[in-house]
Amino acid sequence: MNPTEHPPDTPAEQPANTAGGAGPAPYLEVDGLSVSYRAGGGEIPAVRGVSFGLASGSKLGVAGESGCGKSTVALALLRLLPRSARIGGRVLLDGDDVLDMRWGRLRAVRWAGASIVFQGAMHSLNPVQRVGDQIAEPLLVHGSAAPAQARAQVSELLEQVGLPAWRERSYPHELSGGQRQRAMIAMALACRPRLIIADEPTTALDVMIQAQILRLIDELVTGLDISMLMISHDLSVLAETCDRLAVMYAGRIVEEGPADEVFAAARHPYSAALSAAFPRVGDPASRRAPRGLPGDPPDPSELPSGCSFRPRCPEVQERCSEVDPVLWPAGPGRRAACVQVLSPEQEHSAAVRPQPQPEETG
Ligand SMILES: Nc1ncnc2c1ncn2[C@@H]1O[C@H](COP(=O)(O)OP(=O)(O)OP(=O)(O)O)[C@@H](O)[C@H]1O
Repeated sequence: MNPTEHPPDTPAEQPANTAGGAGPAPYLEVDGLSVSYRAGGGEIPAVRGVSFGLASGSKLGVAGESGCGKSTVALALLRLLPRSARIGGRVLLDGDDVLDMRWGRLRAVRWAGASIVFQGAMHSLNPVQRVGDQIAEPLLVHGSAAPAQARAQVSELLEQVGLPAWRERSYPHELSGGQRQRAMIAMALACRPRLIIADEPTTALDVMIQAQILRLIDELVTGLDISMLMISHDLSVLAETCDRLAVMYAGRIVEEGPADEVFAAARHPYSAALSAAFPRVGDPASRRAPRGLPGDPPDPSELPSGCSFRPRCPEVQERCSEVDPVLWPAGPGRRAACVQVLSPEQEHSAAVRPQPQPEETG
């Protein structure tokens, strides 16, 4: 992978520091991240110039519908993308560019610098290996523990995630979905990473178990002072768990800011629609029934001219087909990529670029 390669149709994005203002350098800093997949003789621009920062110990939620590029961002952070992916931009982990790292350094960073909890633990765990051996693996690979020590640490990790120590001898199929996800969390914690990336960690679970797993993740990352990037299509879950939110649409961040504010008073019509689609359960202030958003996200290889959300936007204006807004200040610590947050002067400034591929899709 060549870190200097940008997909040809990827414009530079305004830096969006989601770390939350001045202070120490963020532990994770993503700058102009672009990923395209080679498929069917063409290129699918899955992520288009995404930038954000994550301060040590803080929690950022990344929301958006299926296909908006969330998982691609997560995989790019640890260079876990398939070979068909072309990646550009920078992913700084504690100041070191992951996209530029040599193999040895990259192996050291995975699990120990940052680890990922994927959706659907059944697919992430090896079905023919005992759970304890799988949790011990990162400890042994990183040489941070001798086999006897690793055993003791596995018992401790299992206890931390609420599983009895004897479960180390179980195979994944002997555990329930929630227990498997707990085992995945134990594995992700094994090398005491400074960052956990949780990609839809509760998607495959029923609602009661979802709540337990989310509480567990929240307690662990808070207690151990680990930074977290949590990905979900459910804005209300992220608003409850995270300090800040970034909302993605068609491969870009379209809004970011403090979690409560974005959820309660979105500045981008897409974030508002997501928030309406996922009201907070049990919140008396949120008595509204869920409201779906008509239509589907665009095919990434056939984006409409101007703003990508325009064809579904309930607040669309004429100029939305002409301008393609980047993230722009939308209140203290907030940004949104919508012409509505711009003054007419700003609209003609560098804040707004013409869409590089202006073909109409119908
Ligand atoms: N290996 C691949 N080859 C080609 N296209 C891909 C590949 N992986 C993802 N894509 C495409 O890239 C875009 C972004 O996909 P991605 O999985 O990152 O989205 P997502 O928001 O995580 O969706 P979901 O919530 O369904 O996982 C989609 O259009 C998807 O079809």
